[in-house]
Amino acid sequence: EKVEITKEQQALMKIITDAYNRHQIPQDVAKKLLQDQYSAEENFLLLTEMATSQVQVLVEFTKNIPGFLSLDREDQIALLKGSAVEAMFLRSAQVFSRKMPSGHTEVLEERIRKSGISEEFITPMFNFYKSIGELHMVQEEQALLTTVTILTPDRPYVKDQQAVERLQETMLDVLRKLCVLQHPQEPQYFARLLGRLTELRTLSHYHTEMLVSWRMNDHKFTPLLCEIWDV
Ligand SMILES: CC(C)c1onc(-c2c(Cl)cccc2Cl)c1COc1ccc2c(ccn2Cc2cccc(C(=O)O)c2)c1
Repeated sequence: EKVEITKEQQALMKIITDAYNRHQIPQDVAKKLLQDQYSAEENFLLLTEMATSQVQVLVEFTKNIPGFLSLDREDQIALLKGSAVEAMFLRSAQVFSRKMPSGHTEVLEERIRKSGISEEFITPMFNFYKSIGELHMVQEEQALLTTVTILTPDRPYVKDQQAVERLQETMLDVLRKLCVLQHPQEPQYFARLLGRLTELRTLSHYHTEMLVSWRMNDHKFTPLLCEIWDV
């Protein structure tokens, strides 16, 4: 049957996409990528600064998701803590696949590869970046996919899962229609997008191990990262 995005869904998509595009890492942080040294120590510090800035960007973005601030306050925190790593993997994947000014991408890749992350995590991480790049998502799809990830009902400590599920379903419906309209030749495109969310969960488990090994090598994180990642 003919797929049609309603007026309300159009408005919802605009709010989320504008919020997604409005919040970016401050240029001075992104610019630092090109300066400074390349030691594992220096790379770790730079990436820590970027992760901290990215969490602040994420919190601001989340506040713009219609309905999010009406959720139980503790559930809002549980959703943010539970989705931060996945949202940041998505964001960094999207930055790798298009946004960065040329030259930044290689530098960023270099710094991630040389920041004390073991090879067993680097490989799946860059495979993920490649698989996201191959999807050629439009910005509305990127913003909605991040929103769907944040609104995952079964995160630890979420009390009112139904309320989160209702919000997520609203977003999934818009994303499904958008995929059909944006990729008419690829009826499976929406399913492929959701398959990436499963890959994100695996990366999130790897990330927990990355944090443990950084801790064991006495790497310090910022207070905000300690709070959101319980390290
Ligand atoms: C604490 C730190 C060492 C860390 O722990 N895990 C990860 C970590 C890693 Cl190593 C990979 C993926 C996710 C996380 Cl949390 C990181 C580094 O985190 C980031 C965070 C953001 C990243 C990157 C890489 C790119 N971006 C996004 C980006 C860069 C430049 C501009 C913009 C923008 O929005 O304008 C966004 C790394």
